[in-house]
Amino acid sequence: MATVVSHHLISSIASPHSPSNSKASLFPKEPFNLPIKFRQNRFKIEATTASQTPVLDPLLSPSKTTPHKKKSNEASLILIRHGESLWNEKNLFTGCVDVPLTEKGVAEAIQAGKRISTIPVDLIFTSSLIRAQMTAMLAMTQHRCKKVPIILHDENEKAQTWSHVFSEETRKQSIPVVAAWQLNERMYGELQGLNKEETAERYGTQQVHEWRRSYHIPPPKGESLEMCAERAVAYFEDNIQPELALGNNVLIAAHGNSLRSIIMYLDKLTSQEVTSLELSTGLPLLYIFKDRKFMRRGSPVGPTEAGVYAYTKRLAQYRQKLDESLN
Ligand SMILES: O=C(O)[C@@H](CO)OP(=O)(O)O
Repeated sequence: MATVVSHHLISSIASPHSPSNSKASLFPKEPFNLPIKFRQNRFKIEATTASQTPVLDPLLSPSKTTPHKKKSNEASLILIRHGESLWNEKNLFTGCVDVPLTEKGVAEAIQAGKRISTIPVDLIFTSSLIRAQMTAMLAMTQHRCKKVPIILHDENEKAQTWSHVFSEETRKQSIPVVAAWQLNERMYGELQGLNKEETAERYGTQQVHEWRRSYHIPPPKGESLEMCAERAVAYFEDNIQPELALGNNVLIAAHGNSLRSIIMYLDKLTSQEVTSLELSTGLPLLYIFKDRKFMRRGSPVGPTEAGVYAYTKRLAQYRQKLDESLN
């Protein structure tokens, strides 16, 4: 019988522990030392949006990217649902409405950051919504690596050019943050902005539960979890998993339902099992990606927790390096 994963289970597992060539020179060089796959993806985006002629940015050319060799056969993946938002507080369906964090949400994000402060992060993915971005940024203020998370702006050529970083040293002290709409919360359709309790009174608890937690049933004019998974999991497979395969440690700050769909994929949950998966705001969850498999490691309790570092030698070594850098 398959395991039913709920937030409680997760917690209990966790708690013990070219443009044309003439334009090419205007084009920014990579703002960071991005991992190969991501560079290639950016290259693809540039090639199709700016012009039909490929951009041959020297830093993106194959000869520059291929020498990147695999750093490790394992990588950490941290998932964080954003902290409490102003509409979580008011118990309103939020979906794709772009609402910021409450004060409590800010505190939750900082607390999440403390819990992951000695787990390596090389690359951050967030949704395009402010609550997820705030969460990632606030969490990273607590990280002992002290690197600066910087949002990459790929939306147009000017945005890339104007956000270029000119110091190699500064780049090394930065962590690229990729904001992707595909990681956004499921679109809640005509429920967005409605009170959850009042909606249950009006349409019945069972109906509202199905809209909220079933896999196949969409809320009126909104996305079902299945529809949300189609874009979120596809994005994960195409853009995030290849980074993990290269040994890059990734943090994803996203949403209750976009993360439920990703967890469903990582933990191979059935459409029935995912109905009982609940994620708390500001809860970090750690996975280790090794030998092309995801191993759930629960939620790191804090930087002083011994257990989490026992999961892998690599995590223990990373923490030791941080400790040594303090001495
Ligand atoms: O309102 C929303 O966007 C989501 C997350 O807060 O609600 P639910 O709890 O139904 O997944």
